[in-house]
Amino acid sequence: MLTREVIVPALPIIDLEGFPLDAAKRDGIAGALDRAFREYGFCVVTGHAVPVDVRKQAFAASRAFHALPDDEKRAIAVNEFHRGYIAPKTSKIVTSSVDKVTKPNLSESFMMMHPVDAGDPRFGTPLQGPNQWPMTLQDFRSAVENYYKALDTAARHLTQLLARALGQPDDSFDRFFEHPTVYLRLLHYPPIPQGAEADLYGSAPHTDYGFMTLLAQDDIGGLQVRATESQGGGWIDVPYVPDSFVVNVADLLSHWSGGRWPSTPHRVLNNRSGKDRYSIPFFFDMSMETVVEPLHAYAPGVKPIAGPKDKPGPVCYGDYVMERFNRNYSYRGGAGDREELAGQ
Ligand SMILES: O=C(O)CCC(=O)C(=O)O
Ligand SMILES: [Fe+2]
Repeated sequence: MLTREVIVPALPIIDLEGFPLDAAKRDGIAGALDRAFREYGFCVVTGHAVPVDVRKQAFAASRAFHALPDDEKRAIAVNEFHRGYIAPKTSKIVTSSVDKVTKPNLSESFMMMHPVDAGDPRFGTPLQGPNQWPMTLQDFRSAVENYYKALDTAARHLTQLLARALGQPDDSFDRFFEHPTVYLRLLHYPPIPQGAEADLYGSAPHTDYGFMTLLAQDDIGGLQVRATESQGGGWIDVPYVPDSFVVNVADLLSHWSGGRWPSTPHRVLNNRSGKDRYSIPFFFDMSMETVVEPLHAYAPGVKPIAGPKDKPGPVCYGDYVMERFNRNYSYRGGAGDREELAGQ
């Protein structure tokens, strides 16, 4: 009998080895990241040095939060600084460069961001304000803050490897992350009902906006990454690898790389498990005033993801992200009476 071999592309799994200092080891890891990002814009990382307990406690905090009565969650509804509870049907990715999106995402989340004190000169400017915390949950805030700190450390180490992977000195991005814009989102996806329309997503196809995302997911599955034509098209399932993070390139890192690394569309479809899915993306973005100019020229035929009239050129992160938030989130009023959402 004739069998046809089908090669299913799979995301590379890269061991970060606890971020070694040795130059040859760093070159090896940076090379692996470069290959993965050129091919997929995504990879799975282990050896990131985030303690397993810190991660477990963050997932426990997320489950406890989402199990609260609705009115307790709504009491800390997302504020103008993008912090708090984002209820189901309040977000839809209308700015998606990927697909026509007609339905809100089937998800709810708690959003925490980088802390900004009242005495901080940035206080009150876009995205710079107080976090909101649920009143009744013991240990919730400490679990989330510990997770934030551990991920911030991992993200800074990883950023240095990314600079190296782009042929720059390890510390060349550091100055853009003195006051990073960070979104820590505790996401809950209820199962998509059997027989639901095909365009009802946990998270509709989208790209992330800023620099990079480190995502922890549970073992339910459902995250998919869009394959290129040369990979056979369609969607690649992201595997569940215990204690790993899924890392992806967002729009403005793609722009920084001159399109060498794509900002790859991805989506979440929780329609097979019949169970609730929990994930925690940590979006690690540059400070608001950062202006991103491609480090390398775009290759002929590669379309810039960002820039004036889609021409490669400088893009200010704060302008880029606020334009998207104002259009995607109904609480910001930008989308009229539609219920809106976004990727971060
Ligand atoms: O929950 C996931 O697995 C992915 C979430 C995501 O892509 C996002 O929030 O931008
Ligand atoms: Fe995303």
